Amino acid sequence: MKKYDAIMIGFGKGSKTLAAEMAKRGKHVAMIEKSNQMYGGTCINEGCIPSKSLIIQADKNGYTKAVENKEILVTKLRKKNFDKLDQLENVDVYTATAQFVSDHEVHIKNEELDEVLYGDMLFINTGSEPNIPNIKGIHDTKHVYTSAELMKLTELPKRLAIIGGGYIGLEFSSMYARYGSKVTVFEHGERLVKREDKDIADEIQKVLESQGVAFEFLSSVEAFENDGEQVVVSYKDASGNNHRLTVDGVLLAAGRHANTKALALDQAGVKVDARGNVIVNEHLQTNVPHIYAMGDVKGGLQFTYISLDDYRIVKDHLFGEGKRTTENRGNIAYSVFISPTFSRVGLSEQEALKAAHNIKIAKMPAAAIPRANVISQPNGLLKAVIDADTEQVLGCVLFCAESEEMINFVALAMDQKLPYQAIRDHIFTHPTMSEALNDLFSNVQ
Ligand SMILES: Cc1cc2nc3c(=O)[nH]c(=O)nc-3n(C[C@H](O)[C@H](O)[C@H](O)COP(=O)(O)OP(=O)(O)OC[C@H]3O[C@@H](n4cnc5c(N)ncnc54)[C@H](O)[C@@H]3O)c2cc1C
Ligand SMILES: NC(=O)c1ccc[n+]([C@@H]2O[C@H](COP(=O)([O-])OP(=O)(O)OC[C@H]3O[C@@H](n4cnc5c(N)ncnc54)[C@H](O)[C@@H]3O)[C@@H](O)[C@H]2O)c1
Repeated sequence: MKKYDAIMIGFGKGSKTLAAEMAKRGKHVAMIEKSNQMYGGTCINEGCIPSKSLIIQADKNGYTKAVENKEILVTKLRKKNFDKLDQLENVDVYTATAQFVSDHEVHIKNEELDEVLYGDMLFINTGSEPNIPNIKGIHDTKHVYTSAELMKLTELPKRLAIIGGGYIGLEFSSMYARYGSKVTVFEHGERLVKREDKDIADEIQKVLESQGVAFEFLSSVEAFENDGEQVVVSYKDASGNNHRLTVDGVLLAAGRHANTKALALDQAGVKVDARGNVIVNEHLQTNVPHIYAMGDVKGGLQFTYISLDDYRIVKDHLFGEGKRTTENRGNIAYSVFISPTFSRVGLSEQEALKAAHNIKIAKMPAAAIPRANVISQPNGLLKAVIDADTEQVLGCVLFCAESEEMINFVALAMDQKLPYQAIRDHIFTHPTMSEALNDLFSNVQ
């Protein structure tokens, strides 16, 4: 039996970074990835990179050309990810499905390979997979896609139904509408992005509707069936009335759950919670201390940069002082890449009030930003929540072009506990979107 210091299960962001780090420290590492189309994990192959490539091209290229360019990019990055680990003397990359045999042994299997590896330490980084809602006909209707499948289509679906108005639902509705699809989003909830304040959600809805996206809130999709190559979506609207909508494709965007199915975690004694997420402590150890879990598989926020930060936590636990934990990693910002981008960090107004903070609010329309007009992207709204007692920023929402860059500056200011005046008076370059933060934080009331 081959013995390793560390076995990584799943080629995700956390494990690939940790594998390189451990190899550098002289450890022998096995990286096990089940698919030769997934080196680098979901982000590179099916998530962030392909979706953002298509989103960025939506205002430049036709759909078929954009898909072609996206495939070229993804193929290049996949190979780069593979080579980066494969070339390391101390790392063996296995393309095989991994399954625990015991808390130190992993069975790896593919068409040619069938063996058991031993690891002193093991790291679960198998990511998440899409939820498949319980809708009649969902398994045997053609042209019903996950996000990964939809992005592989070379022809634009002229009419697209999207099930779920979360991250993927929003990004794909904005993107496909801009390529020319007629998009209808079906959402269980009563409005978009229920974690956000209503003024922000309304503004997002208004902008997406202006791009041609239609929404069915409080709707219930009941069945899919084919009519030739078309899909007929049967649903109840908010008032309980029955409707049928004919489309060319359906995107399932109803959330994602931990991918543990093939792992046989029970053979290693690793515990999962009621939702199937691997249970970890603040250092990312499972209940079996030499088995760790990183990224989506442990539940919580599903972002590539969380998986990367999980690597930092594990590295610090193994080789540092163990001070960095899931409890102290600071304010975590996020961006939803609709057009313009929606970005947020910290508390919303509603959350701050609920937590009994004494608050002040600052708001401004994106149209007031010189650069937003220069780049012809005047849509959107900016909002900040300030603690009236400490003058620190409690939260900030930037729904404007380039907010995916700006939000990181605000997150850093929050982590550093700067008073809002530090942002108000900071000298920004001109003409940039960031300089709008001077104006936003001058509007504190
Ligand atoms: C459409 C879409 C867009 C997204 N956009 C963004 C974005 O813009 N920004 C952002 O931060 N996040 C985004 N995300 C989320 C992000 O992709 C994930 O949070 C991130 O990739 C999770 O990484 P991970 O390290 O947990 O594992 P993953 O990258 O998911 O890697 C897990 C790997 O494990 C392999 N595997 C699974 N089971 C086994 C097994 N038994 N044996 C061997 N291998 C196995 C899988 O094949 C996979 O390659 C997006 C997700 C999607 C779907
Ligand atoms: N920009 C980014 O960082 C980015 C982009 C895309 C995806 N992601 C990650 O991928 C994950 C998955 O995204 P997602 O959009 O699938 O999940 P999500 O959890 O963000 O949203 C799912 C939505 O589907 C709705 N829903 C569930 N079942 C439904 C049904 N049967 N009918 C109608 N609506 C239904 C829910 O109410 C919810 O609004 C996210 O948690 C996110 O972390 C991140």
